[in-house]
Amino acid sequence: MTRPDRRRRPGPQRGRGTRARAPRGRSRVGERYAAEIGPVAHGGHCVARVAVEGEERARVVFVRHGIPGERVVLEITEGSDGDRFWRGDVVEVHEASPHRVVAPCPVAGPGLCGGCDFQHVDLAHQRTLKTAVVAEQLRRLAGVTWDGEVRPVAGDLPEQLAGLRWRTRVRYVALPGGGRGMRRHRSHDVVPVDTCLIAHPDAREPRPGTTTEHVAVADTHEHAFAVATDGFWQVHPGAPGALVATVLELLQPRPGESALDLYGGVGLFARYLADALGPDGAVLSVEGDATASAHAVDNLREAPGRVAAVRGDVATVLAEGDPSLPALVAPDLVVLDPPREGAGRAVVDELVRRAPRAVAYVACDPAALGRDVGLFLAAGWELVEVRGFDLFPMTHHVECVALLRPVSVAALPVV
Ligand SMILES: C[S@@+](CC[C@H](N)C(=O)[O-])C[C@H]1O[C@@H](n2cnc3c(N)ncnc32)[C@H](O)[C@@H]1O
Repeated sequence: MTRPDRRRRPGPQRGRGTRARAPRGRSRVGERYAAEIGPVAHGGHCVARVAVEGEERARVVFVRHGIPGERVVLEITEGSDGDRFWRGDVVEVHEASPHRVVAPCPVAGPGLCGGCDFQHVDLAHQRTLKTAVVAEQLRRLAGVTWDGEVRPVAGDLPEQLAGLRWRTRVRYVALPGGGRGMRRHRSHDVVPVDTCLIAHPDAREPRPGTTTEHVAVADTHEHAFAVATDGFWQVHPGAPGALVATVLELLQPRPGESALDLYGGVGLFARYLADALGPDGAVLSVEGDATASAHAVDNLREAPGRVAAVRGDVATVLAEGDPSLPALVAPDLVVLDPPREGAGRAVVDELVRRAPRAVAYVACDPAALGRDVGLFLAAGWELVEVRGFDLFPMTHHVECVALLRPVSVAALPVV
């Protein structure tokens, strides 16, 4: 991987936008502009620039339902004169991309269900777009060139080959007169949806704070994990197995080593690391959620070696550094699987100070990954590899696993 100059661009690349707010100046909502769709950006939209009467410079519009290279008419959905950028939807396609398809879902499209972003794009090209987003975030935020690609992940049903029926958990909104639906994009409004086409036929609706279910990881070991029905578990049926296999392949755990599983959930990675490190190994899972952490204790009970699960904020647990936990004080290996906001400086600093042999960073937000990779690189670490997985077809979401190593360690011969 190479590191060109860093540059910053304006825009909602973090994909955590707010809902519509009070306009600053004259509202442009509802205005229509002819435009060519520019590059894809993080968050399920592309960049377009439109000429606005009376303005010298073209306006940047983050536009949904288009594909780079298309000539379209877009309609502004959010934006006023004082805004840095506007948002819009493609409402007419004059020159279509060869990758445009008829959306399989009847409620996908401008003004309709906000659950999917790319139903109008063929699946292979969805992955091309996601690849571009990951590459852009790594370049912009970490200054590295990534030449990998986002790859499909096998599931458990043939429909998943078409990007459908993969979501094992789904949250519908009950409609006042009966029936159910999904939220419109960036809105509290609900669009009636009886059956979501990306939902697995056996998908469950999370019921807060109550029941435990048991989920198996479809790989050669077939461990089962207890998890709360409203707790975190990867939603694509192929995801846990693919991520565990990737993490183990990248970290190359050796018998007797120690490992930290940070943001460990119910102990998924810790369980397989324990198997790989064997009876002389040590694994510590750190998880903030009380229910998930209690499940991790149960799920790790049969694991070989010195295995423990603690509940706590990752940054705090690392800073306190309980000396009775060898995997916490001097880990050989680390799995870092934070929520969307990423790990952040305090956690990265603590890991840099410990200098483990390798860190596998599992990331559901490429922008947070890019920022945190930048922190590791600034501390003298090396980004060895990044792999991208299409665990969320039809949506803009993408999962990555990155391998990071301290350069001084990486430079030593492996014994
Ligand atoms: C992306 S999930 C990963 C879970 C697990 N590694 C897995 O694959 O099943 C992130 C987890 O981090 C936990 N979490 C979020 N913020 C945390 C924090 N500051 N400290 C500890 N855990 C946290 C969440 O409860 C969630 O279980």
